[in-house]
Order: sequence, then structure tokens, then C-alpha cells
Amino acid sequence: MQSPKPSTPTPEQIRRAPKALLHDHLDGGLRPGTIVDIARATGYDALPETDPDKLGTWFREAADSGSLERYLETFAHTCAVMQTRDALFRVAAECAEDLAADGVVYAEVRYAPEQHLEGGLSLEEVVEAVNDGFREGERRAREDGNRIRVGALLTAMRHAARSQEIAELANRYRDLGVVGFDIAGAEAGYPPTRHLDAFEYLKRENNHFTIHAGEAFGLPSIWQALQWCGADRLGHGVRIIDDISAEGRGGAAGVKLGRLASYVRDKRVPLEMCPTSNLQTGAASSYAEHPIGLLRRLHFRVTVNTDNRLMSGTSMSREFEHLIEAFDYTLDDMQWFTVNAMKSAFIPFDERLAMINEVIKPGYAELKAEWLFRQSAAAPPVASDSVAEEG
Ligand SMILES: O=c1[nH]cnc2c1ncn2[C@H]1C[C@H](O)[C@@H](CO)O1
Ligand SMILES: [Zn+2]
Repeated sequence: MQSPKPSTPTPEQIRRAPKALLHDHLDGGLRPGTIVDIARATGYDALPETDPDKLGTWFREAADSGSLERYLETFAHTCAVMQTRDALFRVAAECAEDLAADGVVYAEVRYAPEQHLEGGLSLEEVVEAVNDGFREGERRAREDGNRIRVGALLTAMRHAARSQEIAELANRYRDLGVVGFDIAGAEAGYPPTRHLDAFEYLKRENNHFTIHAGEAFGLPSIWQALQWCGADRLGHGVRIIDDISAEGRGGAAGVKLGRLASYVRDKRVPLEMCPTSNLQTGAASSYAEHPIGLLRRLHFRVTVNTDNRLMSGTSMSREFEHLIEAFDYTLDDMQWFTVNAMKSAFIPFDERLAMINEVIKPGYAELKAEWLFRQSAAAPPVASDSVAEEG
């Protein structure tokens, strides 16, 4: 590890920096204590651990399997405790609270309504419980002095056959807390074109969707998601690296992009990258080798995300900490990723712009100015490192 430079944000600055999150699963972000509580209250007795700390460790270790399929098995336990209105409300409220406490000012949180019907709720009741929970979480965050806005993305599971129904649900709750649609689940063997009807329907409705693609499967999945299905964004999209020439992987010079990679960059297709999740499922082998480094240098529309905070033991701040350590990123880089995310959000343009200009840029400007005051407060007799470096 390199020693931190003066321009390297501290963990505390990283937490305070305004962040925008586009890819976070509601059923992948529960507090372990909440899982234990709800399991006890609802009689779910299949949890592998009943001590919250041990349960948190179990999720992280079980998800650290090197395979997306095995990673996904852990969601059986979180979905099992999200089958009543009260449970969904609580989980959604805590999600908004936790994100806000971590400095997230805008989040799109996704979940699959079809996975929450076992307690007898209708699809509509599921959506309303989660929306109400998000509003409650936003309110609690405000009370704590944090500001966050949360929109829901409705996911259809790619191995199932309910995508048209879920797309219609997303459309019905548009402007009522739902901002878009997604498909998730095992990628290999379940190409996005299986759900073409749903995507074409949403296009006709002028609605927005993202597709998990290029995570456990490569370029054909990304190509289908964009050129057959018309995705607005790519969930992960990390395998786009396979269309970038090997000689160029170390740096930006001499890099050659294939047709698909060029298209993704030229069209500014947002990539919802989730570094820690990718390490766990085997889509990347280390933070330093994660394609996000090169893609950022090549000016792809890259964003930083958590995917599943519980399974990855992560947060937006932690994802940035890992990237800052691996790539020496500064507050300017953090701002760049954040503005990228905000530009790519599914809320209306004027609201995205206001969030960038009124919240994100002023937030980073304030953090970037802090060194001025720290220096004069410390008042060392000799010039500090940063001044010395400036010459
Ligand atoms: O990274 C992922 N890839 C594909 N599917 C995923 C990922 N993370 C979570 N899911 C699945 C499991 C959840 O139950 C579902 C809805 O949030 O989405
Ligand atoms: Zn995901």
C-alpha cells in the first residue's frame, strides 16, 4: 500500500462526500440484526446463525464463493424474512437510513417484487410497503441531519417468466416512487432477449431500464442487452474489458477498442460497476486489477456501486476506499464518478441537474477547500507536504 498523499481523501471525508448510488439490492442490504429479529418474529428457523455478528460474517463468507450462482443462494435467507408489509417497510426504511448515514444523497434501490409474495401480499402491496419504507427512511435521515432521495427499481428474475407483469407494475408506479426496471439473477443460460417483450413494452411507454449484463457472462450478453433490448444502463458491464485490446490494459496509451466497447463509450452508456461484488463472484481478481481503473482512464461513463452491502460487507464509502487505495484516486475522481452516476439516474433531467449543481458540486467544493483551513490551523514551522510538493 502506498502512503496517502495530501490529496488523498481521508475515510471521514469519503463518508461525508455526497455520493450517488445506482445499483444496490434491497434484499442484499439488510442489517444482520434485522434479519435475526424478523426471523424470530415470523418463525423462520432456517437461518445459519442467530447471532447478528456471526450472521453478517456468514453472509460475507458464503457469498465469497467465486461463482454468481452460489453467491445468489444466500438471498434465500434475506427474501425469507421479507414477506410481510411490516418487514418490507422496516427493511426499506433502514436501507434509506443506512445509505444516508454513509453520505449517499441519491440512491436507486432495486428488488424483485415476485420474490416477496409468499406471505400473501400482492405485487402492488409489496411495492407500496417498500415505497412507504423508503419515505420513512428519508424522513428519519432528515431528522438525523442527513439528506437522501431514494427511488425504487423493480427487478424481474431472469430465470422466471414474470418480466412483462413486473414491467407493467413498474410503469403503473412510475412517478409514485418507482423510477425504472431491471432484470437480475443467474446470467449464463438466461440471455436478456428472453425478456424482450418487457423491454419493448417499456420502450413504448418511454420508461427506463437497466440490465444486469457482462458480469458472469461476457460480450454477447452486453451486446444483447444494448442492441436487442435497448438498455439505458448496464448492471456491472465489467466484461466490456474483453473488447479492449490486451496490450492496452496497463494504461490508456495504445489501447484499441472493439466495435462494442467503442459503442458503449461513444454512446456514454453508464456502467454500474460493483468492485467488491465482482471479486466475490470471480468477475475480477483484485481491486488493483479491476477493469474500472482502465475504463475510468478511457473515460467510459463509469459509476461506483455497492450491489449487496450485506453479502459484500460494504458501503459506498468502503467501495471508494478500496478504489482510492488501488488507484490513488482523489476527491476530483470521486466527484467525477458521482456526477457520472447522477447524470445516469432515471429521474428527470432538471432534477438530476439540480442534484449535481446544488448538492454534489458544492459538497465536493467544501471538502476540497478543507485542506486550506487544516494547514493554517496546524501552522507548522516548515512547509507542509502539500506546499512542498507544489514547489
Ligand atoms: O450481482 C448480481 N447479479 C445478478 N443478480 C443479482 C446480483 N445481486 C443480486 N442479484 C439478485 C438476487 C436478488 O434476490 C435479486 C433481486 O434483488 O437480484
Ligand atoms: Zn446486482
